[in-house]
Amino acid sequence: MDINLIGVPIFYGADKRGPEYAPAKLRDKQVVSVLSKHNHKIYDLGNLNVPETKEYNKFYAHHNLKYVQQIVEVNTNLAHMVYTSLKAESFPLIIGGDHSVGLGSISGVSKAYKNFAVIWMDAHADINTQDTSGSGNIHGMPLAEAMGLGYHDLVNVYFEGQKVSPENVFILGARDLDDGEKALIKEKNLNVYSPEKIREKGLENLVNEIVQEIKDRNIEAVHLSFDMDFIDSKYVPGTGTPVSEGMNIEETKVLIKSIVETKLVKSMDLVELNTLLDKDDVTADLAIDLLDWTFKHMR
Ligand SMILES: NC(=[NH2+])NCCC[C@H](N)C(=O)O
Ligand SMILES: [Mn+2]
Repeated sequence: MDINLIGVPIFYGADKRGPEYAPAKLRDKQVVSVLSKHNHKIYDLGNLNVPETKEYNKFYAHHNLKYVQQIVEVNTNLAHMVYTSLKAESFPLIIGGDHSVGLGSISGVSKAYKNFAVIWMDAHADINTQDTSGSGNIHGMPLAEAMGLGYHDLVNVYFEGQKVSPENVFILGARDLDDGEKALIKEKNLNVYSPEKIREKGLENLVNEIVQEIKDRNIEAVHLSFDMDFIDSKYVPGTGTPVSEGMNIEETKVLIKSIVETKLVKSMDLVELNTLLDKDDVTADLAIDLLDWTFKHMR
């Protein structure tokens, strides 16, 4: 299959340096040839432009949304890259950057597909808004904005209004939720599966259950958004907000394999690799290994 590799070297959503170096790091580690092994044609489209700004300007537009203008600009361009890739039947593979890029990816997918689902693999739910976030970091918010909740400029990225309906969002691996997020999960009855719940159901079973729901709703495509912190913190030193009690690498691979084998995944993000925090490149190497695994099972 054709794959458009899109780097998004941004750290503004995390407000911590490091994720902006991930696209270059993964290219150094031969991501293109690794994916090519599996009979894919990789078009490396380079990195999106991330506008410079001074740190003292981070609250310029909103007192609890750091770098919101820059994040809106980058995500608008990303959305269009994703949309045009899908229209050309090339799989958009987005390499972050922090997880704020999830908003742009989903927005692009949303213009291409009327009826799609999002599988969000993450230690966090990333469904804060400017009113519930304790950090003001936009990487903790993209999924809320994609569901139409939060600050207008973010909600209306690329085109006006909601990008994905809450019932089509599946959050896997969540184990560090803020109070406002817990309230929203209840209110919208969101599909959230902690590692504990995933193990209890059985990994493949859980995916089958999700796939059944997706098929019942005639979903045409799945966007897979993978945050490195999905994996237990002991395996991923190179991520900005690590959380313990996560799934191990084998379990992660089982999940990814069964998700990908549905043939529904049409786009993917890999985010929150922080090269400055990494130890001996273990997290970067793991990111490569996971991409290798993912695209080996993608037909
Ligand atoms: N994509 C991420 N790593 N998100 C971490 C979010 C952490 C915290 N819930 C916050 O909103 O600030
Ligand atoms: Mn995340």
